[in-house]
Amino acid sequence: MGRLVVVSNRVPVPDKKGTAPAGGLAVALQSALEARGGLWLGWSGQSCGEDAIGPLKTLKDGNIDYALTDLTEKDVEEYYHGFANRVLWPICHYRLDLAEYGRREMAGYFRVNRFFASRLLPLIEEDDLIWIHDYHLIPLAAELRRQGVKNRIGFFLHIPWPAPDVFLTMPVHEELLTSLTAYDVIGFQTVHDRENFADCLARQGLSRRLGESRFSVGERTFTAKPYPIGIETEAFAALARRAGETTLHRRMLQSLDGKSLIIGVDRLDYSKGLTQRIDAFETFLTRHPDNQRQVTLLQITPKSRSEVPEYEAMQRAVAEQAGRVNGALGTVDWVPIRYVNRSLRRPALAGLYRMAKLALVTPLRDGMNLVAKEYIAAQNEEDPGVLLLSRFAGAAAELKEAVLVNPYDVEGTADAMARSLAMPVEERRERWKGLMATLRKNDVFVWCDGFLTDLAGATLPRIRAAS
Ligand SMILES: O=P(O)(O)OC[C@H]1O[C@H](O[C@H]2O[C@H](CO)[C@@H](O)[C@H](O)[C@H]2O)[C@H](O)[C@@H](O)[C@@H]1O
Ligand SMILES: O=c1ccn([C@@H]2O[C@H](COP(=O)(O)OP(=O)(O)O)[C@@H](O)[C@H]2O)c(=O)[nH]1
Repeated sequence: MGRLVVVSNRVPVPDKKGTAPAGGLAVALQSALEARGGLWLGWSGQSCGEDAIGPLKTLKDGNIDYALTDLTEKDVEEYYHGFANRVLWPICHYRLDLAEYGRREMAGYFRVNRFFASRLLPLIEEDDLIWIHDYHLIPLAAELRRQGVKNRIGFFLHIPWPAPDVFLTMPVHEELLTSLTAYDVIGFQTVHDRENFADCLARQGLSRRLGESRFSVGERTFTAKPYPIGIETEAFAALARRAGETTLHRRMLQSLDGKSLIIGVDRLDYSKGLTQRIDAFETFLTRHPDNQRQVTLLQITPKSRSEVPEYEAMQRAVAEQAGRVNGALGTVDWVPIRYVNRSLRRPALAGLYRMAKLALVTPLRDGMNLVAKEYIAAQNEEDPGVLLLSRFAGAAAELKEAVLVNPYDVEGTADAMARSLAMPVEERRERWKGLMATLRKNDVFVWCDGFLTDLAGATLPRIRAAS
């Protein structure tokens, strides 16, 4: 196999090590790329004036060569905050009500994709396998093809692909669908996402389906297939086992003072169902009052995309809601919800997951949700906690032994919390064993190998991180 070239908007910039990664894409890709090695091109996270874009910043960290580009303030506004996060994100998460179409933002999105192509072009070598990630960069392969690139190019969508009636509301849907057919392999998180995509192609008469995963447009054929993303299961489990020795762990245990810990970890995003979750937690405490003063919900919620108005409004709404519940139900020596807006590093998270009797992963829609997988990997097999998981997270397609809930059903979710906390240890062990077997079978390396094998059109040597 030739060199692997990965392109994504978000890159965990190595000279900012020590800061927690900014979401699941960065976490998963870093694990996969560290093991295999390659070049990673993406946005530096910096913006500048129109004339100030300099050359790519290149740096090497372990096995990975990074090439980072700044974007102009206008680019960030139109492409990232605008079209990617105010059109594609809400549409793909079934929030038509939040989509804000604007021609300026759409033009900015296609312009920045052309710009990414121009930055990538001089770096491409003949045998490179090019792997492009996520909704920010859908038209990138079509741009590269226009400029003569013949390499194999793959695309992985980390977020859901919605049903045709939702996707086709987007003014540029035809252009986006057509540009996807320039890829050799298109990866989705679940079968459901792939089928929604296939239904969109069929509805528009854009391609012929040749088989379960094969499609053709004119002379070209491409693969569209589910590749559910995973975590570094064994490494994360080891991280959690070691966490018991840290000061944070001791301080946390002390502050719990015998109460059971319930945990939620989510970027502050409307797709994560935070307001419904807090409602459900309040309902749980009022419908099952014997749990009052016996449990504490630790909700870790780093701020995300704060420049986008819908996210800014949410920051206030969730903080007020948590404050209201604490005011209504808290006592002088018990705070029901500890609401934290800072981002924690993964060793700290691993320890908190292991301490928690229950994890609330209740998004209204989510591509996968790696937190659900990390929580399971972090458990003590003798006394594992329970994962309460939304049926609308991609992870629910794999994690069948979780307690599955409908996050829109506040009372149902509240009752599931009570059932989960009262679950006998035998049942918890049984469920955990099944979940952990899935995570071991389908870790991040299997995800990466599976996709790249299809992209290369040949079996690749299996890659594992050194343990
Ligand atoms: O880069 P940001 O705008 O700060 O957002 C963070 C990432 O959020 C999304 O993550 C998704 O990828 C995860 C891994 O596949 C998946 O588990 C999760 O369900 C998705 O929401 C987004 O797709 C990434 O591009 C962002 O970097
Ligand atoms: O304070 C935090 C919160 C989250 N994460 C990590 O961010 C990722 C979130 O990924 P997920 O797929 O759950 O959701 P996303 O944010 O990508 O939508 C997980 O690996 C978390 O461990 C982290 O490192 N620190």
